[in-house]
Order: sequence, then structure tokens, then C-alpha cells
Amino acid sequence: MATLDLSDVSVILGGETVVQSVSAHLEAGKLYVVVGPNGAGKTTLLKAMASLLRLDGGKVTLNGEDVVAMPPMRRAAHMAYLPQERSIAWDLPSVDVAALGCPHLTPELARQKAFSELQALGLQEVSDRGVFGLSGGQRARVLLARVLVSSADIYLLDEPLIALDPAWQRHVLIRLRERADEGKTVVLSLHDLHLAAQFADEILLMHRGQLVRKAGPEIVFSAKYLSEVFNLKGELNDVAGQRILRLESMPLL
Ligand SMILES: Nc1ncnc2c1ncn2[C@@H]1O[C@H](COP(=O)(O)OP(=O)(O)OP(=O)(O)O)[C@@H](O)[C@H]1O
Repeated sequence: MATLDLSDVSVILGGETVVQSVSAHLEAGKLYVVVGPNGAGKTTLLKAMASLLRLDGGKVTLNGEDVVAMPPMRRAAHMAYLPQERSIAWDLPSVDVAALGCPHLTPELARQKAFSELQALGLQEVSDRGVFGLSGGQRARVLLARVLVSSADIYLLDEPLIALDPAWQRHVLIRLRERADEGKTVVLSLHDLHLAAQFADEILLMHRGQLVRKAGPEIVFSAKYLSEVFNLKGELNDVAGQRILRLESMPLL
């Protein structure tokens, strides 16, 4: 179980402040979705959480301990990270790529765990096939399996649904939801606001490097934020206990 705290986190890239004074408390057992327009700072914020870039201000703590000061191996044991770029350098069998997510296990146990995660992600038939011979969506699921086999307390996933068909998008979100229900802290960025509304406990709304709001979907997906941040008209309704977001475009600014 882990809590992650960001206090006044700022990141400057190319001379621009791309994440500005972000503070947030993220709890175990919750699924958080980071949303915001292109360039809002979502990837940079996730990298800052994972301590994959230098902070220009502020602090990230995990259970009260400064993440930057943690030895990398310990940090990696606590946090699993899925980068937005879905590149795999070597043409290893899928099962071996997925097994890289649990380096603390013996090779045999790691392969067993990797196989069962691949199975859960519908890849049992291609588990021995080299990843270069897979489709984009299959490769994306292998990389998700690599994260999901990890016994980390915190999962940070940058656009985990890229390249997945609609059924797999939902299946992956259900799996991540289960991990949150097991007590993990799950943070992911998404562009699909409909899915974000349905699956998130809380939304982190990023805009121009700032965390505009961190709250439940019913608050963040209000007409005000949808129009001010996304230039969209819309409303969130409860339909038979499901949060359904209706969106309409507005004239381009
Ligand atoms: N290495 C870099 N050097 C300079 N500027 C960068 C660098 N990486 C990102 N940026 C800038 O930082 C800002 C935030 O980028 P970031 O990738 O975090 O946004 P994002 O919300 O994830 O966007 P998208 O939805 O398009 O993936 C953007 O304006 C981007 O151009």
C-alpha cells in the first residue's frame, strides 16, 4: 500500500515551465486518470511522479520518503511505469519481454507470471513469438503485461490504451480497476474522456502545465471545465448507475 504526494512540483523543459507548482495527494486503492489537451503536461507530470526527470521545484514523496533520494532499485520496486513510446529494442519472445517486469523472481517464476498475465490479456497464442512479429495492439498489450506482472504498489501508465481496439481498451481498464481495488495506487493518462468518466475514482485535470482540478468525474466533467479546458460542450449523466459523458464540439478557437 502506498501513498504518493506531490508538493509544489515544477518542471522546466526547453526554457518553459511545462509543469507548474502541482500539489496532489494520491492514495492507495484508487484509480486516478490524468486528462488534458495535447501539451497540457500529462506525460511530464507522470515522469515527475516516477522521478524520471529532474524536478525544478517541489518534491515527490512515497509514503513520506523523498522519491528522488531513493536508490533506483528500491524506487523501481515500488513503482511500475509504462512510457508513452511503445518501443521494444530486441525481438525477444513476448513472454520474455513481459517477464522483464518482475526481475526479483527466478527466471522460471518470472516466465510463469508473465505467461499468466499474457493469457489474461489474450496473448497466450503468441507468447513464444518475437515481439517484432506482433501487431501494434498485441505489442502494446505485451508492454502492459510487463507492467502488470510487477509487484509494485504504484502503477503509472502513460496512455495505456494506445493502439488497443475498443474491447481491449475496456478490458485493460477493468484490469487496472481490479488492481486499484486490490490496494494499488493506479495513475494513468487518457485522452478518451468517456472512459475516464466511467472508470476513474478521481480525475486530475491538467491545462497549460497546471493542475486545474483534482476531483471526481462529476465535478471535473462539468460544462465549465469542458468548455474552458477542452473547448467542448457536454454533460455527465448517471444512466442506470453508469457515468455517461455526452460531448459536442464547439467552433475552433
Ligand atoms: N524534451 C522537451 N523539451 C522541450 N519541451 C518539451 C519536452 N518534452 C515536452 N515538452 C513540452 O512540454 C509540454 C508538455 O508536454 P507533455 O508531453 O507533458 O504534454 P501531454 O499533456 O502529455 O501532451 P500529449 O497529450 O500531446 O501527449 C509541451 O508543450 C511540450 O512541447
